[in-house]
Parts: sequence; structure tokens; C-alpha cells
Amino acid sequence: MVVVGAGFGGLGVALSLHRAGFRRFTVLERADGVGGVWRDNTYPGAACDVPSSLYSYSFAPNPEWPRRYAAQPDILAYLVRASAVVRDRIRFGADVVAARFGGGRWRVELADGRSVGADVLVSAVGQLSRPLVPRISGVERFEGPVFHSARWDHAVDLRGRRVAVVGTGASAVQFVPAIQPRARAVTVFQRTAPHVLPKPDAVRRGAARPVASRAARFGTWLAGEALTALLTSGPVGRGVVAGLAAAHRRIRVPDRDLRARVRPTTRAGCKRVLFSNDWYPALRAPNVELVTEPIAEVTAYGVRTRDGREHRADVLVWGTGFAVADFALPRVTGRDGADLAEVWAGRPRAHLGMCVPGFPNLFLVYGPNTNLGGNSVLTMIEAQCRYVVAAVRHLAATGAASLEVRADVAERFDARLRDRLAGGVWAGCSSWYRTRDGSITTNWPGLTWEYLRRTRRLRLADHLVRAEG
Ligand SMILES: Cc1cc2nc3c(=O)[nH]c(=O)nc-3n(C[C@H](O)[C@H](O)[C@H](O)COP(=O)(O)OP(=O)(O)OC[C@H]3O[C@@H](n4cnc5c(N)ncnc54)[C@H](O)[C@@H]3O)c2cc1C
Repeated sequence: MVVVGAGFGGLGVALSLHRAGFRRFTVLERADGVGGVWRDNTYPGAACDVPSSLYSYSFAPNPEWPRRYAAQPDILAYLVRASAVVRDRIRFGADVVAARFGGGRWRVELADGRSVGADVLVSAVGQLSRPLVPRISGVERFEGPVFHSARWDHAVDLRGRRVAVVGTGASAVQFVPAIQPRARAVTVFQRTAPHVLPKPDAVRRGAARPVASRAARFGTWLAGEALTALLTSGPVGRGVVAGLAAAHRRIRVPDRDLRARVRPTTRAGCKRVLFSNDWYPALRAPNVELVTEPIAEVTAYGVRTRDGREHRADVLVWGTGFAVADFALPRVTGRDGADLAEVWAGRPRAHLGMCVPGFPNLFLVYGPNTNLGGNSVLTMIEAQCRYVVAAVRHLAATGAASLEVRADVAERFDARLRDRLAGGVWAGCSSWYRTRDGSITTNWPGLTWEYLRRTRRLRLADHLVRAEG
């Protein structure tokens, strides 16, 4: 068995297999450490925005989270610790470039020319691993350091420097307050103002007992479901969220002019609703300027906006998010030579976000339409881990060679999903949730509860079970 990726997804699968008694699996990871996005996003202030009790595996609770919303170093340390038991199953520096099914098995090819055989292949390559840098003319002329928040250059000392930050999404909302006290000046370029809610963060006093952790987990899951319900239910629910965000702005931004500029122009839920107590205070700081005029170009000494003004800067930081990954390995060839990219034709889709007809024994983790706008992605990932283990168990118990989702089942699932998404909050919005042609390939349209129910057991009737490859 081969699992590709050692982020929360791949490690979750490996740990679940290990807990179920399976030992014959290998995790292939192209980087030199575990953690996925939590290894790569080391920007100042990086933290999760769902409570830590829910942003950790249910089977490996951490009663010692130092904060209610853990910071990146704590999340990474947790993942390293939690995955120690499968550490010897992980091959680092293994960049998978292709996988091909033939003769009843997968052959997984690495960039260095080597290959690995597998009966079952799990692709857990993440959705948010490719930093997105906008095409703005003149960037190459800029004389200072330029980097993306997901590849933070810690060698650049920001003390006393003028920093230009492009973007006001989830990462910028975290790192701008963290760098503002040390920078001489921070100029933040905003295209779309986010809806920001207060973050009920707190430093933990003492470790909670496991039972308290379980209760906390359930409570935070319910709160996440409630937020998701508000965002996905219709205009009334979204109005409640927008109202709460507006009240937060009124309290935190007394200055009317600034308040007008941070007022979102998109519906609540179009993009991820953000949580922060220090974003607005940072924007109010005397050394911070929020610029809403569109960017025209980057110059040698700063950023020029369309009104002709040049905003001088010594360092340029992209807080511009990610190009959503393709949900699977670079090149996947299934039964009868079917090419996954061609099958998808620009619209990634999979039954329950995991299984694709024509691709036996292939499971995608955090695959198409399994991202969430209001709850912990780990809820979805864990459901997928359980599903993969159930499939592997079935193969092992029956001696069957492969499972492959039936085309009619996958098509019905997809059609129903499209219907629901078409009437949902993300239709008609412009965000990373949608592909260029407008398809919503990232998000799950309902509550996680529904997904948990639908993936609770492996429905054999949904699959073709073959005795031989
Ligand atoms: C800054 C940031 C903050 C976030 N905060 C939250 C949050 O608060 N709550 C929440 O629910 N979600 C959050 N997310 C979403 C997050 O992506 C998921 O929660 C989760 O961490 C995804 O885990 P993953 O294993 O699927 O993907 P990743 O963490 O991206 O891991 C994928 C791994 O696969 C490896 N890989 C990729 N391609 C290959 C290949 N070809 N060969 C070998 N290895 C490969 C990568 O190197 C990486 O290690 C956040 C994301 C980011 C970027």
C-alpha cells in the first residue's frame, strides 16, 4: 500500500492503518519532514482558525494545547509526535510524479526515476500546497526581498523596514498584526475586504482531562456545524454572520473612513469567514496604511497603484493564498489507460470526494468537494481515513483484488452535488473555491454531519469488486 503525502491527510491514513493492525504500507513525501501546510506555513502569527481540540485527530487527542487556537509550531510539534509510531514507514524526499494501474497493481513513479509497487494507492497531496503569486508587472524590478507568506523568508529582518503586503485573506490577517510592531511601516493592499469575526482565543491554564477534551471536541464540532449551517442555509443565516462581522467592525474600527474601507463587498460565506481580534487594531496602528486602490505595477522601490501613487517599500510579501492543487498526483493513469486529468477535463470530481470510476483501489484524501467553509477539515479527513481502512480491510478479508466505484453511482452523486452547489452561497462568488469555468470543485455543500453519515460504512453495492486485477 502506498500513501502519498505526510500532512494531516496522509499521516491520518497511515495512523489509521497502523491502528487497524496493517503494517505493510509506505508513505511517500517529497519534502524532508512531516506536516504538509503546517511545515510550510511558518509565517509570523500562523495558527489554525478552528479550536485545537477539533484540529487534531480524535484518536490522538492532545490535552496540552497551550492555546484554544494552536499556533503553527504547536500544530507541527503535535503532528511530529502523533506520527512517531509510523515514522519508519515514511520515505522523505520521494517526489511522486506519476502512478499507473496495470496488471491489478499500481506502479508509483518518483522524480528520481525509481518506482514503488502498490495494491492500494492513497493520494493525500493536499489542496493548498501551491502558493499563488499574482501576475503583476514589474515584480522583477523590485530591489528588495520578495516572498510569499507560505514560504516566509525568516532571514529577512523586518525591524525598521517598510513592508508592502499584497492581500487580506486568511494568512495576511494573521501575519500583519504579528509584523506590525517591528516594521517601520506596513502598507496593506486590499482587493476584497474579508468578513472577520472575533476569535474566542485563550491561553490554556493547566491540562484538561481526556474526558474534558472529548466534551470540548464535541462542543466545538457543534459550534462549527452551526456556523456552517448559517453560511450554507440561505440569506437569513448569512445575514446573521454578516451582522456579527459588522458589529465586530463597529467596535474595533471607530474611524468611519477606515470602517468603510474594510466593509466587505461580497456576501458572507463567499470566501472563508476569518477570525481575528488583532486584524482591525493592526490596521488602525499609526505605521499601517490600508490601500484599496488597485495595484498597477511593482516598481524598483515599491508598489504603484492605479491613481499613480508609488507606495515605497523595502520588502514585498505576497499574502495572496494558494492555487488550489489538482486533488491528485501529477499524472494518474487508471484502468485501460484512462488519464485522470483527461477524465476530469478541468473539473475534478470523485464519489464522496475519494473514488473515481476507472481508477481501482485509488483513494483521494481531502479530494474534490471535501473542503469546508466553517468547520475543521480534519473531520472530513478522518472520515476518509476510516473509509480507506474499511476498504483495505474488505480486500484483506475477502482476498478480492480491487474495489472500483461504479460509474452510475459516481455520476448520481456528482449530479446531486452540482444541483446543491448551484443554489448555494459559493455560486456567483469569485473565490478560490471555484475553477476558472465557475465549477465549485473544492467545497462540500452541507454539514460535516451529513458527510460523516454517508461515509460511515463502505457500501459495497456502490463498488465493483473484482476477484482479479
Ligand atoms: C495556512 C493554512 C491554515 C489553515 N488553517 C486551517 C484551519 O484552521 N482549519 C482547517 O480545517 N483547515 C485549515 N487549513 C486547511 C489545511 O489544508 C487542512 O486542514 C489540512 O492541513 C490538509 O492536510 P493534507 O494532508 O490534506 O494536505 P497538506 O497539508 O497540503 O499535505 C500534503 C502533503 O503532500 C505532499 N505532497 C504533495 N504532492 C506530492 C507528491 N507529488 N509527491 C510526494 N509528496 C507530495 C506535500 O509535500 C505535503 O506534505 C489551512 C491551510 C493553510 C495553508
